[in-house]
Amino acid sequence: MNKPLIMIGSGGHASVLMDSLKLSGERVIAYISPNKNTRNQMFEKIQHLSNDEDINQFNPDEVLLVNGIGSMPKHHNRENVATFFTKLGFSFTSVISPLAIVSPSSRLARGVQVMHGAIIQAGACIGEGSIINTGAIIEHDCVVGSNNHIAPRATLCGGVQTHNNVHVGVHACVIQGVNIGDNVIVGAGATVTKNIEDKTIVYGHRALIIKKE
Ligand SMILES: CC(=O)SCCNC(=O)CCNC(=O)[C@H](O)C(C)(C)COP(=O)(O)OP(=O)(O)OC[C@H]1O[C@@H](n2cnc3c(N)ncnc32)[C@H](O)[C@@H]1OP(=O)(O)O
Repeated sequence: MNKPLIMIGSGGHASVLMDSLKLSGERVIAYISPNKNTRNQMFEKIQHLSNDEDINQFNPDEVLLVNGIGSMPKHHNRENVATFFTKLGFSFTSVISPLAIVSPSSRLARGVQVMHGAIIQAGACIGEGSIINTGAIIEHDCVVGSNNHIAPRATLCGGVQTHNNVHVGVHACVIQGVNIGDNVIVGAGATVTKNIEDKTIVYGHRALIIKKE
């Protein structure tokens, strides 16, 4: 039997993960969050712990954690949470929605989260702690680094490589073979056609008239 799970966080991202875990038949026994979640009934049925240190009442060998902190550009709470609990000896599990399509020849590292409707195609690799959010498409042979957030409906075409801590915004599109450096932010709706160097923010969507009959 799978180990019981403890959710870290209780906001929107945690709620979406709870839906996936329920569909997969996983057992969440507690959540850690400064505030009680009173909006989502799934949180009402499990133990609420207010402080991060409350995790110490559990044995790291007997439970797994779920990182329910969402990822937004320029914010590092999600990575900080992962570092804090990992230092205490706890491990984060992956959450793969049963409503996602994940190729058997893709490789997903520890702690990856794949939300409803996402598609990960053949030969793609997803790095530790990355989120492939609702309806995102990771085409064949992409290599996604660690702690990436590929936001809802974003598309990485075939063979795209992203390095670490990359945010690809909602509905952005990266054409095939492009290489995206560390700590890059691709804004919502952007179309990326060229490689992007580390620590760069890009956005904008250009469709030029090339020919007119
Ligand atoms: C489940 C979920 O909800 S997951 C959440 C998914 N959300 C996302 O992916 C959001 C991604 N974030 C963005 O696109 C943001 O706008 C960022 C990170 C690119 C903002 O970058 P910044 O450089 O800080 O831009 P800033 O907010 O200062 O805006 C500067 C200007 O650019 C415009 N701008 C910002 N983002 C974009 C964009 N994606 N496309 C076009 N224009 C934009 C702003 O409107 C503003 O215009 P103005 O000067 O005419 O007022």
